[in-house]
Amino acid sequence: SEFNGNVSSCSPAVWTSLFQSCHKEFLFQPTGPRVTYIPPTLPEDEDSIFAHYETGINFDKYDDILVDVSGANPPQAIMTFDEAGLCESLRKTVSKSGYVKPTPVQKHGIPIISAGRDLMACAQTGSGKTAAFLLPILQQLMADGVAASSFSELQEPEAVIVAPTRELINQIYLEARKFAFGTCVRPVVVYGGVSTGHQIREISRGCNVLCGTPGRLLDVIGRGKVGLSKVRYFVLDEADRMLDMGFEPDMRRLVGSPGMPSKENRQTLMFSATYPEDIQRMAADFLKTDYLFLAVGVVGGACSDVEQTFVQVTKFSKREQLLDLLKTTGMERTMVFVETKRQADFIATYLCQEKVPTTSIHGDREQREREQALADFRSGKCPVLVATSVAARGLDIPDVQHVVNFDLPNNIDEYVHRIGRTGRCGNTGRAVSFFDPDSDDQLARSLVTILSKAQQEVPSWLEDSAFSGPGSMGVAPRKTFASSDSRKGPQGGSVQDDSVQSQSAAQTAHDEEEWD
Ligand SMILES: Nc1ncnc2c1ncn2[C@@H]1O[C@H](COP(=O)(O)OP(=O)(O)OP(=O)(O)O)[C@@H](O)[C@H]1O
Repeated sequence: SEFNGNVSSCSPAVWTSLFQSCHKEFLFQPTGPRVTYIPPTLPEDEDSIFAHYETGINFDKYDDILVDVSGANPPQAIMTFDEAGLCESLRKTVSKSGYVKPTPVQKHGIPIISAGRDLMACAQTGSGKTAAFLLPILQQLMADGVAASSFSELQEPEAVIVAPTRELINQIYLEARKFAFGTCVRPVVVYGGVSTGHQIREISRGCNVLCGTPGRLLDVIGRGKVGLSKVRYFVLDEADRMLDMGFEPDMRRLVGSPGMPSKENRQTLMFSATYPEDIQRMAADFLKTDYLFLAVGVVGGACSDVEQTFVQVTKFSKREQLLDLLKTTGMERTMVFVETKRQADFIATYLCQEKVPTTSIHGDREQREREQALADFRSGKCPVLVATSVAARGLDIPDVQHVVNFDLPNNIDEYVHRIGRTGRCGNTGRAVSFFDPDSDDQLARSLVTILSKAQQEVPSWLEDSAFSGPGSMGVAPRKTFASSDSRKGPQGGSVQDDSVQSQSAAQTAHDEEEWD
């Protein structure tokens, strides 16, 4: 209404609104400086694409883990990849990836997904959940002969996969790209901190499997570059995180986006190592009523291949203790988790000054820096990575020997995910946690439970802190762990007690970390 027809004389505000009304896409630009970062081009050679680390000595022990599938008429588990009915190209890529035998979540998950069922699956960190959903999805898309077309202005993926952090979704994308290598199925990834124009160009070259963090996914959908009407698979990795108070609104927006098939007309698949019961109940909103619940081992349990130790500390002694620890462990690849972004910078600088080659990853670093930090850690150039919770979930980095909780997290699920960055795929690992009674007392009971369920020694001082401190009087005995499907009622055996579960959901939403 302020526009007088003379472009040269109008104010910047009027000019902006004029521009926006002419260029709809401008409306979806995030505020702040324009992001221009374009990640380095990915190597195309097979050696890089199929590079993998070896399974560890405990890989065969996965077979001893108890598995519980609840829900009506679950299909029979497979015992070998041969029984998975994979087409020739997938068989080849699975074999080139070094996979000989499926892990339990794959033995049960692959036939469930192939049978067209919705699934909520829980299995310990590092036990192959990614391939458990990627393989049956890619198999079906290949069997149906889908092929990416770069001629269409609007790309309509058959699968949408979401994960909470940029680095994790990129890793899932790389796994999808690896398994789909040499086929016509084209995965694409979108996440924050990278030039949107670049990602839209990638989408427009053809997109069957769209992997994304929620914010950027909603952005590209809002720009009209992606149509959802062909979506057959909707996957939530780290599903409990995707459905907690931080991300739930985005997930509801995503399933409510124009064209997205209703839950009856798509397959919804959820995977995590932790599943608070309140989140499970809410997750049912996204799933068909006859979904299957797959629990491999203790729901929310820590990986038993990680040796967990605790050191009682005071707030001001932590830095020296960390240095001592790193000096005794030498240059083993170590992830050090801290609570705040500022603390991450501070500790990384301190370690560098003490001649420990260290890098850091957190939400205030630019995406270019985050990716460089991860690359330097992966390559061993910087054997120590100081990280906030942004690196707690899902990251699969070879040879991480050691996780240090410099600051313990404020909920037990976060602890389980953090220590799961080591001890992956049958390999052993170690986690050392600094326990400051002044700030960590509220976690003591859950830690005792986690330790005993993973058959680990519980320090007597931790037990004392768990059962004699204020607030623990009159505590009910621990639940049993027979089952964990929330549909079975309150006797369900998640590893947490109710107080910790509700705290977990509420608290993650207030994380200091910025999510995508
Ligand atoms: N059947 C298999 N044989 C050999 N290696 C495997 C097999 N399945 C998965 N892997 C490898 O094991 C590692 C861990 O797998 P993945 O990252 O999928 O674990 P996850 O269960 O998703 O862990 P998290 O809970 O931490 O996200 C990866 O390097 C993956 O390639």
